[in-house]
Amino acid sequence: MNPGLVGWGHCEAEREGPTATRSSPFPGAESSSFSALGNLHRTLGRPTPRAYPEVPLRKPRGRARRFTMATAGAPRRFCRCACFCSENLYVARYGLHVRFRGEQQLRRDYGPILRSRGCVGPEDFQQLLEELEQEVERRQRLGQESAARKALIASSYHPARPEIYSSLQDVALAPGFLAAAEYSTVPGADLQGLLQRLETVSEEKRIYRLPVFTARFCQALLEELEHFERSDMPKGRPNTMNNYGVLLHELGLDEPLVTPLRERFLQPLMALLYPDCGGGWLDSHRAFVVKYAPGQDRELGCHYDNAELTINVALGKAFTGGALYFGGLFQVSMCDPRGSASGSWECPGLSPAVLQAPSALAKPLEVEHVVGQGILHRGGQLHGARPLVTGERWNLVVWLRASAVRNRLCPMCCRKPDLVDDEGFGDGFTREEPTTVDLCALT
Ligand SMILES: O=C(O)CCC(=O)C(=O)O
Ligand SMILES: [Fe+2]
Repeated sequence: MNPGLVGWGHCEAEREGPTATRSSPFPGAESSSFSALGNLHRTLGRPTPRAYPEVPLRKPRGRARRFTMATAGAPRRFCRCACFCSENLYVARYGLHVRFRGEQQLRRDYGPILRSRGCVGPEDFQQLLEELEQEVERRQRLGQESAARKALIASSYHPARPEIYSSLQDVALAPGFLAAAEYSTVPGADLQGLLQRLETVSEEKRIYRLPVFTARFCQALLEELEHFERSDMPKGRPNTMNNYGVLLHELGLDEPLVTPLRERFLQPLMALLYPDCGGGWLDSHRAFVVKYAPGQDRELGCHYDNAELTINVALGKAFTGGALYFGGLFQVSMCDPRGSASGSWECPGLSPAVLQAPSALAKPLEVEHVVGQGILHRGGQLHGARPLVTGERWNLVVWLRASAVRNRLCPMCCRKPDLVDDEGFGDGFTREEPTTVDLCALT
């Protein structure tokens, strides 16, 4: 099953950071309490009504760099789309992504293709039914299980690098990143000015690169992640194709690291780069580290992310291969009206017509990783990762979400989301009134 196409029923438990008073050895860093950020994303209470702008979405102006816009005020409740438990279920044996609503529907929609792939006898079909029912139950349990893991980690895990859990300090960030983010908050900042401060990887695809973390911070984060890997703590995996990564919210790294990164730095940048994709209205994220190593996961199939925007930062270690490749932009018109019956293709939402003429993937753009640097792209940009050749590759991936955009259309089922309350950031949907926005990827 493809990671980026499935609205995983992940969640994050509400909790105070276990490391609230840890002090930081990074020069200039202070020990800090989580209270300012850690309390902002509690899952209690009703959604905060928010006034959205008219078309097009624009970067909020005139704010100091440390603005916290979407998360200031009362906690908000986030949702996922119900499609997570019924769409894009991957049946590896038959190389098929299916929609599953029950036996009759399965026979009706997939009978012929299943038979052609070897699901012939009644016992084959029965086994498939049972597997699908189990997968649905697994997805339904994911939220609770993730919350339980997070709570256990918070109470019992002893970090190797506790400073990572202290509030993000500028000293962890590359000077070029600080400069680009700083520029983006200056009144009068514009796209042209920002483009002078980062690398345009592809103007047409709107893919950019910039340094994000210092080498020292990358190394500290890697050490911590490896320590966690070696620990006997329970581990939720980023998705069903990345079997060796780490979910940062389960580790307790959302509050001190990812949320400040999104709110203080990424949002101003994204607001200038992708105003039409909700870049100025990011209000949640899903952050994880993917790991590729010999004998473990080595590559990632083509997919689009369940996100409006994505940043992918190479953390190390030393490796060759593993380049990202980028095709065209996923469009709703590519969605398979039958609900993902798209064969062995790794992009389950795409219709067979697109698969046969995948101009979207003709001549993909190859992008090499540079440790410490991040690639910015639209979530809907089809992409994957080439096989690792040597070494180990760890990348931090943050799926950035804007509820103002996704509340209109779930990128996974290409329909108006059927909202289900979830924990933590859910899949970034909210029950707030939809607003009028220009959508870059989903119209
Ligand atoms: O392997 C990578 O760095 C890409 C990961 C990715 O695209 C994803 O997890 O959504
Ligand atoms: Fe991705």
